Amino acid sequence: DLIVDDDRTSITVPALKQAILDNLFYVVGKRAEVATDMDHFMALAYTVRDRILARWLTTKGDYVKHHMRTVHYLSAEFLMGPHLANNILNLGLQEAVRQATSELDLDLDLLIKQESEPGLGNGGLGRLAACYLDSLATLGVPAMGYGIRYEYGMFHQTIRDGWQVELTDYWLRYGNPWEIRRPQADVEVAFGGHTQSWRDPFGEYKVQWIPGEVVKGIPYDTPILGYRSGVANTLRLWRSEATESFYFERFNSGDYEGAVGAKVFAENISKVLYPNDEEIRGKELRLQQQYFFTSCSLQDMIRRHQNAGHAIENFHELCVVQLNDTHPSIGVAELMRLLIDIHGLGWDKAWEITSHTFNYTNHTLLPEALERWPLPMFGSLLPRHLEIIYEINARFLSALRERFPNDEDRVARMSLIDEHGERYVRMAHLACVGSEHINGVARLHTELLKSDVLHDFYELWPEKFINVTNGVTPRRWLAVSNPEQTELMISKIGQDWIGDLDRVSQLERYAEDSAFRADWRNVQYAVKVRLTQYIANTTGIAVDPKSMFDAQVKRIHEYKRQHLNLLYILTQYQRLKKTPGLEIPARTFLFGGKAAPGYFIAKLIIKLITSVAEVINNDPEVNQQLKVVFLPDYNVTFGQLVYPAADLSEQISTAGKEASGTGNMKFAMNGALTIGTLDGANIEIREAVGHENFFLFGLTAAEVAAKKAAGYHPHQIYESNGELREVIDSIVSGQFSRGDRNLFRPLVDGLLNTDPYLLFADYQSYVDCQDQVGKAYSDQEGWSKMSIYNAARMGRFSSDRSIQEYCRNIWNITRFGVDAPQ
Ligand SMILES: CCc1ccc([C@H](C)CC(=O)N[C@@H]2O[C@H](CO)[C@@H](O)[C@H](O)[C@H]2O)cc1
Repeated sequence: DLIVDDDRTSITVPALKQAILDNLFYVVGKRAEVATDMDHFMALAYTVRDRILARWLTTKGDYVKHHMRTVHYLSAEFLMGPHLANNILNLGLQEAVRQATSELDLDLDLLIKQESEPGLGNGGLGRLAACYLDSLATLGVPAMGYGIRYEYGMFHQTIRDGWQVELTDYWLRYGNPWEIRRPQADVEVAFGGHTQSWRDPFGEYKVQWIPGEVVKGIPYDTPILGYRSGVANTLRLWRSEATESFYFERFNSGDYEGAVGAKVFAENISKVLYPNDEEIRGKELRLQQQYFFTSCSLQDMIRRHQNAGHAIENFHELCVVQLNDTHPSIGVAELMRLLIDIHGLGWDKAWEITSHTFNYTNHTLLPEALERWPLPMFGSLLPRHLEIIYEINARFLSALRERFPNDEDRVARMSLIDEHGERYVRMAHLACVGSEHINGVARLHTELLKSDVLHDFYELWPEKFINVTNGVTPRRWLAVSNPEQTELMISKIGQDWIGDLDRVSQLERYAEDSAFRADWRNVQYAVKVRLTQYIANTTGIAVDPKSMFDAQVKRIHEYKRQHLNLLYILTQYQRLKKTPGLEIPARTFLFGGKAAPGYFIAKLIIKLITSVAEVINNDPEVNQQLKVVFLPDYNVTFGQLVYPAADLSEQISTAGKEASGTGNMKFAMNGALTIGTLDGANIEIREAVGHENFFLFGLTAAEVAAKKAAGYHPHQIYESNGELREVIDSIVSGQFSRGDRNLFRPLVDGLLNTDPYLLFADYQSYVDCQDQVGKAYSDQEGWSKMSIYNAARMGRFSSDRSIQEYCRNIWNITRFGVDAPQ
């Protein structure tokens, strides 16, 4: 085995201290006297990485040696967050590292803050991929994450004059200690050009793709260490580079652009993450990105399969792929191309392998988020793939016509090609036809996929559909983010729950223990004080940690209804203005979230939040009872501060719109109570924690559909509900916009005329429910009891449970937990 006990792997405090100093000197190249906090962070990061390497290389070796069936998670986004604290926890070195750093007069928390987080994702989908990598390694499942190493990640958000402003995220500015560049494992990816076909001497139909451009994919590997499992899997992220970074002959002929054109074209591909969440923008570069990383990954998988001595014919027996939404679904056509054009298999064999390799997870019901590529663009960028998709479609539709004769409407609905307008390739259909399993991410969501968005495919292949409700890793979202609550829990029920969250149920019996409830409140208060300081430092706003922290942090989107939350805040404001000294528990409303740069209404919602905050926070008549804070640049690091500190979690999307949600799980695990609709995973959280420990309001998904079908007239509700009318009128009165009556007009007109997300229909139910929340909070003993029940009953929402379900029901991976050294 590779485990050696030397100065680069020893975990004793003296060895760690020496290693930090050695790495500072030999790797960072700095003397301690002149080293900055960033230098010390780097030295510590390399010290921690050293202690991961042996596990990493051992794991790799074992997977090959034992011919382990391996899952490959293909995702355009991995929202990993900062690695240092998480790796220290998973190595079981929290005490030792804290000791070593303090003996070197280093402040560990300050060093942890130096790490710029790899923001290689937009939101839910990207963060779920990161949680799943942690659980795969913790459970010892042979797995690899494949994605794109964007040079610029998710933009940084700053607020100027109340408006969101996007700033470039140059996360690699100081370098990334956790990755290893693997130039020898590069692959080539082709684009454009044309195809030519012929019959070989045996009459076989052969096709060759003559590409227009070829770029190189260089992999960067990051170890993903499991929690105390001794297993470290790999996250392989691809960077695009030019095959030839400089064409001298073009330069000599004066074609300077041409000389570097290829370099620019190539490097542009992995340059920047598209900051759109739930809305396609149909840009060609986005399709280039998707094809680039998918082709790199599949070529790499085949190469590793063959290098391990396996035949291409049994590729699907040892390799399984999970498509994280449709973003990598071009992979279905790409694997067919590789198997047929490169490895010489016949169509049927290639299809048998392909259709048993892929599985597809859908993460959204929003029609505007379902990817479809204009055929002309698709055909010019990927001419060979379009041919293959036509062939897949022809065979699929003829099988369909056999199964459902004389039903050309169904054929048109299910075809991979949308024949309308300039014609489109429907990526979700390609994913469904080419996958063995199709899953939604929460029970209601999967039911709606079966009954609505993918109903035709469900009718054809009911056996392919299965639900796997999302989960989140309790390592980062509890043990790392909330050490106070973690310590209290460990003092009562030990620490096994960190690796097996079902064990938190042992906490239930303490809910009835008033002494424990007092400890629980003290912990909550300490965590809130930490966030209070962060808020003061970043916004200058003073909030009261004794007030109720009511938090809504997630991407800004109309279906998530941040503006419904605002309608309640304005209702309370008006009530307090009318009745000064009204008895309501002081509440601090916390908002966080980025808007896609091109999403005007979402940006206007941010402006309304900051404008309302401005007025309320500076109104002495109310600002002891009401405070509103918009915290800029919501990301993983910030999430780790807010999820533990919240008392109330806002999960108020229009029922039937939020596929699952994962923030809802992070809040409840940390003892926050939820106010929410019967949407996504809220339904399952409410079942788990008990209806009495959940604040429910609003229409169900079925009621939403019925109301829309019956004709919905939001204006009538505006006229019939006095409080609502006053609130809406105040928004266009200029009261929150320095007299400008038009600023928020687009938002208000949308609500008065169409209100597509039924804010008015849910307004009264929401306001009444929020009033109940206020009453409940004034009974602190009762609140603590409910909070403990929430934390104690969230075992099921660990990403470990989700991954075990994927292994059992989708990936057919039964052998895991290799006998890696503990
Ligand atoms: C093409 C642009 C684009 C980019 C990202 C997406 C993602 C699918 C959006 C997303 O993150 N969806 C969220 O996925 C989470 C993980 O499953 C769910 O918990 C959220 O409910 C869902 O909104 C759609 C479209």
